[in-house]
Amino acid sequence: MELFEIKAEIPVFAADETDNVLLELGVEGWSLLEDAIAKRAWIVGVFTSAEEADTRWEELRPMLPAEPLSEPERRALGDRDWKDSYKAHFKAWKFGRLHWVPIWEREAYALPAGEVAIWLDPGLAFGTGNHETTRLCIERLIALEGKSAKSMARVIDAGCGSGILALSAAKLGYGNVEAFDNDPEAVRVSEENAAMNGAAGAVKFFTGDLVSGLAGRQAEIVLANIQADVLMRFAKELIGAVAPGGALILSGILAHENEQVRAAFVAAAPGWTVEARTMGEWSDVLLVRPV
Ligand SMILES: C[S@@+](CC[C@H](N)C(=O)[O-])C[C@H]1O[C@@H](n2cnc3c(N)ncnc32)[C@H](O)[C@@H]1O
Repeated sequence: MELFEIKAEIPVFAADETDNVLLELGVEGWSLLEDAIAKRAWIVGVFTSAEEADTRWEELRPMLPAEPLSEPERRALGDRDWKDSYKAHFKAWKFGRLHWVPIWEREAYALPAGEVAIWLDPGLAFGTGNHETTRLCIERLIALEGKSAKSMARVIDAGCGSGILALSAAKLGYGNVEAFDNDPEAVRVSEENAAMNGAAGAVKFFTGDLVSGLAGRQAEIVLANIQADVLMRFAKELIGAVAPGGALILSGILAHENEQVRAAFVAAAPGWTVEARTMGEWSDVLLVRPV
C-alpha cells in the first residue's frame, strides 16, 4: 500500500498544546514530532492517498492552537509500513574507514575491503549519524585515536541514544566502553544494535542519568551529545568523570550557544585546554584535562 506523508512545522511553544488538541479530538493519522535540541516541532500525518492527506489537513488546520510556520510539505512514502517511516531519514555515511549503515541495507551494502561497518537500526532512539551533533562527536573520537593505548583507555558515552558513539568506539578498538541513557528505550535499542554488530559484550549499556551514570566512573574519553542547558547543569559531574590526561567531548550545542557553554566549562575546569568547532548550525566543545 502506498502511503503519503504531510508535514508542517509549527511553533515549538505550541507543541504541547497541539499534542493535547490531537489527543482531545482523537484524530487518527497525526502525530507530533519534536527535535528537543534544535527546538523545532512538526505535525506529521500519514495517510493512504494524497487526496486524503490534503482533506485531513484542511480539517485539522483550523483546530490548531497556533498557525503553522509554513505550508505543509507532502511526499509519497512508498510501499512501507508507516511505523517504519523513520527509515526514510537514515542514509548510510562514512568517515575515515568507518561506515554507519542502516541494518536494512546490510545485504546490498558494498563495504570496501579493510573498512569497517557499524550496522544500525535506531528505531525511535536518536543516533543515525545523519545529525551534525553525532558527526561532531565521531570526528573528535577518530581524531583522538592514537592519543592513548586504545585497549587500555576507558570510554564513557553519556546519553547513548542508539548506541552509535559507544559502538563506534568499540569498533575503533577501545577495550573498555560504558554507555548510558536516562531513557530505557534507548538502552534497549543500543543493546540490540550491539548484538547486530557482534559487540554484545564489548560495551556495557545501562539506564542512568548524568548523576547516577557518572558517579564513581572515570574515563580517558567522555562523550556527551546532549543539549547545551543540560550539559551546563551537569558540568561538575561531566568534568569529574574525566581521568587525568583525558578528554571531554561535548556536543548538542547550537553554534550561538557555544561561547556560553565554553565559558561555563572553562570556569568549572580551570587549567584544562579547550577548543571548539562548528558544523552547520551546530558546534562542539573539546576539553582536555592536564595529566
Ligand atoms: C542527542 S541524543 C544523542 C544520542 C547519541 N549519543 C548520538 O550522539 O547520536 C541525546 C541522548 O541523551 C539522552 N539524555 C538526555 N538527557 C539525559 C540525561 N540527563 N542523562 C542521561 N541521558 C540523557 C536522551 O535520551 C538521548 O538519547
